[in-house]
Amino acid sequence: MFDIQEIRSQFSILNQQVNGKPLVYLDNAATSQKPNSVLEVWNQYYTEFNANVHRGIHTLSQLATEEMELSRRKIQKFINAEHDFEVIFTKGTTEGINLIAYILTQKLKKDDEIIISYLEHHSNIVPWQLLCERTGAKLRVIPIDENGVLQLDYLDEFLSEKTKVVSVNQVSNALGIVNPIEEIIAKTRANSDAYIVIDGAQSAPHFKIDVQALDCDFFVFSGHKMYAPMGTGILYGKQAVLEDLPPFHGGGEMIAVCSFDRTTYAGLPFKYEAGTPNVGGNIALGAAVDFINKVGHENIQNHENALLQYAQKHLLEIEGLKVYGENANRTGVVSFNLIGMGISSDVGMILDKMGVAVRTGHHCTQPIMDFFDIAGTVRASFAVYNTFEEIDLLVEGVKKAQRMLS
Ligand SMILES: Cc1ncc(COP(=O)(O)O)c(CNc2co[nH]c2=O)c1O
Repeated sequence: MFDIQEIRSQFSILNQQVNGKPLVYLDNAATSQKPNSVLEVWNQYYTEFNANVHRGIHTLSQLATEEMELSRRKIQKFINAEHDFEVIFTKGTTEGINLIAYILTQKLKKDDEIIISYLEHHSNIVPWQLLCERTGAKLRVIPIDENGVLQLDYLDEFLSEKTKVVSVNQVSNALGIVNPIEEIIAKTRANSDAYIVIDGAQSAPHFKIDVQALDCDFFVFSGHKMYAPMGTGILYGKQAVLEDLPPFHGGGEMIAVCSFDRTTYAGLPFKYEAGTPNVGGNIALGAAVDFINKVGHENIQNHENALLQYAQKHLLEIEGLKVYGENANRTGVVSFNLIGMGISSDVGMILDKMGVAVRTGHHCTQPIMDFFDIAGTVRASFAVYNTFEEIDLLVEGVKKAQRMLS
């Protein structure tokens, strides 16, 4: 049973007014709000068993270690990883992708190729550009069509023995487009020995993830977009792949034996978890997984897809409004502009005065904006706690913005 009011009651932050109006929070692709259960776990850690982990002999340290490793096992099951040690705690998707690009340096050489797509977030573009600078490898970009859909014929053309990395997102943060990653992975496996990286920042909050079924080498996502605190994220890596690659950061936790003559490294996951981790955040990420599992992926997807369809239907009734990727398979996001009426931030500021929080601008996807020859879009993005009444307020606000900007 999906009870939207019961769900909303778990998010105290939603019960406030902004500029004298009820808050309508529609910027979930940037970060989601956190349920009381997640905040309570966070608070409990810091008030009852705050301690550093893994090497302490005292009770609080052992309790903190047990709770963080329990969270790791919850996340293992959440993404259906074969082993909990394939789950690496990071501070988010950006760190995860940079970690992968860094540890692959020694695997690439001049004229090798890295394939990404036009739909990528800057966090899945720049780390690969830096890797190309370090190694002399070349970047190849899968283009999109006028509806924002990847043109996979180019992937067929690009794939070769030179292809060493294929890194794409499962869902575009700017447009909400769901990419056919199963097809991309199958083509890549059949035509290259490339490492396959999936950016799941915008899919993990919405979809059931199964990394074994996907057969990707890496899967990265951010906790703060799926009801967990800021500064949390996960990098999944296949055991055989991670054990073959060098560490990322050096320091405490990640060594087996350290001497001035030679240092050996800890096994997984600790080889990739140098330094003191975000213990409270990592434990709270496990509580966020519990929240998602309790609501249920099917309920989440059904509700968010209904919101998306409702929003698109009523936004498109506004004359002069364009939705980007209108006819594509999308989730969680509607990205639009009032054509010929100011810039996206003008609309965003008017909506804010009405209590409606959306994201405007390029969304760290400037290549997509360049493709559509626009500076940015107005992006409304949904979470499980949003309502149809909130969509009505969004549409009313866009109509008001249109009147004001005419
Ligand atoms: C697809 C995608 N990849 C990577 C990132 C980076 O994640 P981070 O390391 O947690 O910042 C984001 C963040 N996307 C957005 C952040 O703010 N608005 C957004 O659309 C994203 O949407």
